Amino acid sequence: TRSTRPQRLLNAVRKHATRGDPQSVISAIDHFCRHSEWAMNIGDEKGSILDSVVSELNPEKVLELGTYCGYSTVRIARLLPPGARLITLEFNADYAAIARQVIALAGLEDRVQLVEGASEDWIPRMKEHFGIETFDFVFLDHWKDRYLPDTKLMEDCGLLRKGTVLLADNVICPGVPDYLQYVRNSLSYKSCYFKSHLEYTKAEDGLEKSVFLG
Ligand SMILES: O=C(NC/C=C/[C@H]1OC[C@H](O)[C@@H]1O)c1cc([N+](=O)[O-])cc(O)c1O
Ligand SMILES: [Mg+2]
Repeated sequence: TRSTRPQRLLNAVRKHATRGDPQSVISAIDHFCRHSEWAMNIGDEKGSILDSVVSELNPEKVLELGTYCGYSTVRIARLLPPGARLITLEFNADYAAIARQVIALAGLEDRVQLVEGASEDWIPRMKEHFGIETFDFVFLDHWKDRYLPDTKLMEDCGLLRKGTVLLADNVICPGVPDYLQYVRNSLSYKSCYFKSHLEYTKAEDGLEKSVFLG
């Protein structure tokens, strides 16, 4: 049977990256997506904005919604101190299998926990199953119609604290209008928009950074 795009992306990482070198994994994926096949990774331009938000925050407890092939997982985890932990949720088992290998090639499995399943099933279990009190940083990049319900679910489960930062990908393309309206109008968030481009294209897209005010 034909290979899948994630499998071809993993092959490119195996071929061009250096095991244990996260930057080489990132560069291999960006090269593959620019020159071989577009894929829905956050990419290098928006990825630099993600890097700056993570570096400034120095989070200990991170949640990523939507792993896909693990590109943003590697971008975030490479900036975390060894004691920090990143939990990443992926619904699609095939994507999860690829992402595990990408994360291992980057040598970051010690600070990443990839969980397969639906965000709405796992968010309510974060405390009792992973011993998480609250998250310092949440990266939203999964199904666009899940950003808002999952944000409300995280609030209801007490997983956000005063100062928790939410960073949402694709707020323009494909777009998350209900989520944007919520975080920009709610008195519980201080929100700002980082204008950029859809990964590997000239189309406008951007990231929305929202600080939970408690
Ligand atoms: O759907 C997107 N992401 C949602 C991913 C959905 C998949 O990952 C979580 C779930 O397992 C699903 O199979 C997306 C789509 C585009 N796009 O240009 O279409 C660009 C992006 O950056 C995106 O994150
Ligand atoms: Mg995205």
